[in-house]
Amino acid sequence: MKDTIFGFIGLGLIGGSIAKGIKRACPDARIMAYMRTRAKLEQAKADGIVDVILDGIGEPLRECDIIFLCTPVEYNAQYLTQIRPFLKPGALISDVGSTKEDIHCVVTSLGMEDVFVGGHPMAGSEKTGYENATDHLLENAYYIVTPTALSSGEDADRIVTVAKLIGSIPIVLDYHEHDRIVAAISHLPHLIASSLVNLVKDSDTHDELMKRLAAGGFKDITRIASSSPEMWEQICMTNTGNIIDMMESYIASLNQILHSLKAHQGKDIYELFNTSRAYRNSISENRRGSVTPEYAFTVDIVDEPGAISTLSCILSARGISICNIGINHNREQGEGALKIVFYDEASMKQAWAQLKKYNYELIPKH
Ligand SMILES: NC(=O)C1=CN([C@@H]2O[C@H](COP(=O)(O)OP(=O)(O)OC[C@H]3O[C@@H](n4cnc5c(N)ncnc54)[C@H](O)[C@@H]3O)[C@@H](O)[C@H]2O)C=CC1
Ligand SMILES: O=C(O)C(=O)Cc1ccc(O)cc1
Repeated sequence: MKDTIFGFIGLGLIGGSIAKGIKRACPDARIMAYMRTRAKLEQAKADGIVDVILDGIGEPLRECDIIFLCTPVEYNAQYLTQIRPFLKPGALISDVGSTKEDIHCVVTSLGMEDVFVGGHPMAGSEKTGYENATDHLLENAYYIVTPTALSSGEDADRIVTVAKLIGSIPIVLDYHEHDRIVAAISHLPHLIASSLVNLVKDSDTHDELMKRLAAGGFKDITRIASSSPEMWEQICMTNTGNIIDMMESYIASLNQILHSLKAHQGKDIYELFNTSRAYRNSISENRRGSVTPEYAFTVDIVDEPGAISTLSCILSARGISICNIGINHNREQGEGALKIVFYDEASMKQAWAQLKKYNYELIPKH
């Protein structure tokens, strides 16, 4: 990959993270990029991530071996026609869009099936923009690869190789299957989170007590309601059929719950929570994904000034880097619960051993 020239159309959260991941693993790789906000491209050049700033779709793209489309999904599909005249022989186009059937249909209708392999990194966040991109955002996350009917094995392997290079776990999937799956695990949850937030907004008291008192559970399941409206409109408009099917099943299950509540059927409600708890507990947290970062534990610290700095001194003195640290505001783990996230498993284990020596009470993350 060190001689590969990469092109990026869109260099936001995901494009920026892939570009940073490539540069981390392969500093000699050359990266060209275009996006709407010139200032951010200049920042990426100053960071040493982008080698060549593109002013638009044109001649310089002819140098690229792999071009990643990393804008909202409908724009990605629109870029295919514009890029086509500037593809050098052997060049490959990929994308990172959250829906795949739409872009695959456009690829087929343009006769570009031999130069396209789709992709979808299954991680990210509600944040947007190059400024939130990191070289490890997609580490340890599944990266779905969707070849076309005419993709060569070598071309699919090129995207698999990039996914591995940035630390992701590639999985090759049929694009129809991909869209059905993500409707259930990503698209419907985003719609539920946003509609729930709006329900609370519309039901709140005049002095916004609901907003003030909203605690851990509400915040946990609604973080993604802060996602980009532009991006999510396009996702929902390109996977409508699958989302409608899932939403209809979901409404039926809500109606079932409503019925149990009205009939005062405690046993049904118990079963609802019991079944969901067993399934949710069986979902591995050991991967970066949509829920929370992976290598973390909670420390029960005394709630007094200096407690956090003492703890971070202990870790930094051993050269252990902290990826993120924060007070657990939902207090589900008691007063002064401090969640610490590490970059890797080794750092987490080292930190655990170190803090145990100092008799801290540690709570593992399940
Ligand atoms: N946000 C997430 O967690 C994930 C997003 N995706 C997919 O990645 C793609 C990009 O999403 P993010 O990086 O999150 O969004 P973002 O908003 O952080 O970045 C989008 C980038 O595209 C550029 N852009 C937007 N419209 C453009 C246009 N018409 N022409 C040129 N550049 C344009 C923006 O300037 C920005 O650089 C989307 O297709 C999304 O479905 C995939 C996995 C996770
Ligand atoms: O923020 C989160 O938890 C996400 O769910 C991020 C995300 C958004 C879109 C995707 O296609 C994949 C992942």
